[in-house]
Amino acid sequence: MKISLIGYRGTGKTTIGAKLAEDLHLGFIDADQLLQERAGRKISEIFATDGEPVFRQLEADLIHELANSKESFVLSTGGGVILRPENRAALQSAGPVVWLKATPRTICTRLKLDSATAHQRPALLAETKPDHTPEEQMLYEVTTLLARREPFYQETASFDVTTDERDETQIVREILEKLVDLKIQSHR
Ligand SMILES: Nc1ncnc2c1ncn2[C@@H]1O[C@H](COP(=O)(O)OP(=O)(O)O)[C@@H](O)[C@H]1O
Ligand SMILES: O=C(O)C1=C[C@@H](OP(=O)(O)O)[C@@H](O)[C@H](O)C1
Ligand SMILES: [Mg+2]
Repeated sequence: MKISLIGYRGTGKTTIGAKLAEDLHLGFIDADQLLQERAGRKISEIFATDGEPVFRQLEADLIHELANSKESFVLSTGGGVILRPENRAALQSAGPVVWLKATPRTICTRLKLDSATAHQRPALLAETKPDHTPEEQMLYEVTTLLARREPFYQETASFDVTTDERDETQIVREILEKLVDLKIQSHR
C-alpha cells in the first residue's frame, strides 16, 4: 500500500510526505527527487533541454513503476502528476491519495521563499503578460494552472487537507485522522 500526496507546487507534498512517513514508520519516496537522481539532471534542465512532454513521459513511467511495486511507502508526487489519466488511475489503485491544498497567495509566498524554486522548478506557463511585474506574473500562473488542475486533484483524491497558515505537525495530524476515518469507512 502507498499513501500518495498530490497538490499544486508549494503545497508541501515533499515536506509533509517525509514527516508523514516518519510518523508512520514507512519509507518515503519523492517522485521528483528519484526522477532527477535517475536522469542525473534537475527537472528544470530536462524542461529546458528536452521539453515538458519528455519530462511528463519520464514522470508517467516512474509513477507506473512505483504504484506497481510491492513495497509500502509514502509517495510525494510532482504538482502536474494528475494531468495524465494513467497517473491518476495508478495512484488511486496504489492506496489512499491525499490532496494538499493552499491558496494561490500562500503558494506564491512559499515558492518565493524556497531556495529550490529558482533551480528546480521551471515556469509552467508560456504565456507572459508584458504589463505584469514578476510577482503578478507568478500569481497569474498559479491562479490559472490551479483552476485548470483542480478538477483532476479533486477526482483523484481520497480526501483533502488545507495547509494555509498551518504547520507541519497540524497538517500531518489531520492526514492521520482522515486516514483512520477512511479505513473505518472501508470496513463498513
Ligand atoms: N505548512 C507549511 N507552512 C509553511 N511553509 C511550508 C509548509 N509546507 C511547506 N512549506 C514550505 O514551502 C516550500 C515548498 O514545500 P515543498 O514541500 O517543496 O512543496 P511541494 O513538494 O508541494 O512543491 C518549502 O520551502 C517548504 O519549506
Ligand atoms: O506542477 C508541475 O507541473 C510541476 C511540479 C514540480 O513538482 P512540485 O509540485 O514538487 O514542485 C515538478 O514535478 C515539475 O517542476 C512540474
Ligand atoms: Mg515536491
